[in-house]
Amino acid sequence: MSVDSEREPLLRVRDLKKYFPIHKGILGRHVGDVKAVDGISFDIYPNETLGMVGESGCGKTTAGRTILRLLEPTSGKVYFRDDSIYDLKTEQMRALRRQMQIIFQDPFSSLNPRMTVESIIGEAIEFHGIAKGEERRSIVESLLERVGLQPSYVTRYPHEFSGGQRQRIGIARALALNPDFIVCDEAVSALDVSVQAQVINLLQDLQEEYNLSYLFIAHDLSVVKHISDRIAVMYLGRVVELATTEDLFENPLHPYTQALLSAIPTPNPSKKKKRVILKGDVPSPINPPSGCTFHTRCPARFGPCSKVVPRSVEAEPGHFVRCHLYDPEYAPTDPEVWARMPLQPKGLNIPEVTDAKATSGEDATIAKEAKPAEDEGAVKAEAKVEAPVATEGAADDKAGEGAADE
Ligand SMILES: Nc1ncnc2c1ncn2[C@@H]1O[C@H](COP(=O)(O)OP(=O)(O)OP(=O)(O)O)[C@@H](O)[C@H]1O
Repeated sequence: MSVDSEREPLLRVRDLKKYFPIHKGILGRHVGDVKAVDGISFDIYPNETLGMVGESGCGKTTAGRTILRLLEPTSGKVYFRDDSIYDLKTEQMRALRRQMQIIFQDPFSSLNPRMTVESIIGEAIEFHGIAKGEERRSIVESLLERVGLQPSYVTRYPHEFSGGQRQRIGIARALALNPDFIVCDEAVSALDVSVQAQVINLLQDLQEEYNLSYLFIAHDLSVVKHISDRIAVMYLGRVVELATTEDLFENPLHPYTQALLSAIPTPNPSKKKKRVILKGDVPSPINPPSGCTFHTRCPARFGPCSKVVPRSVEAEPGHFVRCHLYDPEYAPTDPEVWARMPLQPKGLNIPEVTDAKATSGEDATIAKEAKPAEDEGAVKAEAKVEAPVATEGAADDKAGEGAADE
């Protein structure tokens, strides 16, 4: 479905942070933090799927779990309809849990091997006082049927099923309480490609039938493409780009998104595309790089990138990016900086790029030690800035405060 911005979001995430403290020594001295989620903001609308992608360790799982309050946040807010979920008391939160569910990545470890399918799916039904005994069994049977499994499987154990079937059981479990919102945390990543497609189709059918909203987490852009209405790209605990799926694939703006997209193999080898190889690993979230945390791997980095935390800029309607290239205050006038981009953004008022290499089909390598350019003249990009600038030292990235990435 498409996003209708006239409608009220189902879920609003505002400047959410989750740090894991690091303690050392016998006294357990607090010596630092793993900044797993470092100020993310977005909305999810009813019946919408928001895809969340990024390399391993960028904070996707932590974000998903903190949004469900399976983890307590370090700071920030999540509103589910009108409820500020971190302000709810235990009983209120318990009631809300029925509406917010999760499907885990690993269909092997997420199902208790000693429980029957009936107990696995029916546990929450009984816990929440919906039904027990015969009535519970018949609800479980119809859920099994709905996810494409035989009702007679109720008496079986997880080891009797294939990976895809187990994931269907996980989906039935998530559906048992008739939720409005489900976090699908790498829900298809462990499955074979053909089974992945079946499970994605099932999730789409269920979405239409039950008017569900999904936060669909995956490290693979090609997987989220097929199910997402919009996609949030994460890097080191922050959302660096957020756009409709179409816009993100048609006109990726952030150099990181461009690199991720270039890594997707094309079915047609004659349509050779420029492949960008990101050098080095994602830096540690314990001591992330200053300014834009991507600057250590960015081919287009220039003056402010290592010093100033980028703010969220609406470069095109509904297309948000955290990159100084698109911020009217910093956008460089020197075409040489733009020429170092893996892809040239379309439709924006940027200086003409004459460097043929920038648009050639050759492989490009993003050097870890890419040299920053000196040009900091501001180009008149018609970008709408969403939040105030946060400067170096403001590691908490105030940019997200009070303003969503969208
Ligand atoms: N309980 C924890 N204590 C300390 N650090 C943690 C904890 N959970 C996650 N982390 C760290 O937080 C960072 C983000 O992890 P997270 O699992 O959220 O990332 P991810 O993008 O989901 O990666 P993956 O796809 O590998 O699961 C990582 O550096 C991870 O080591």
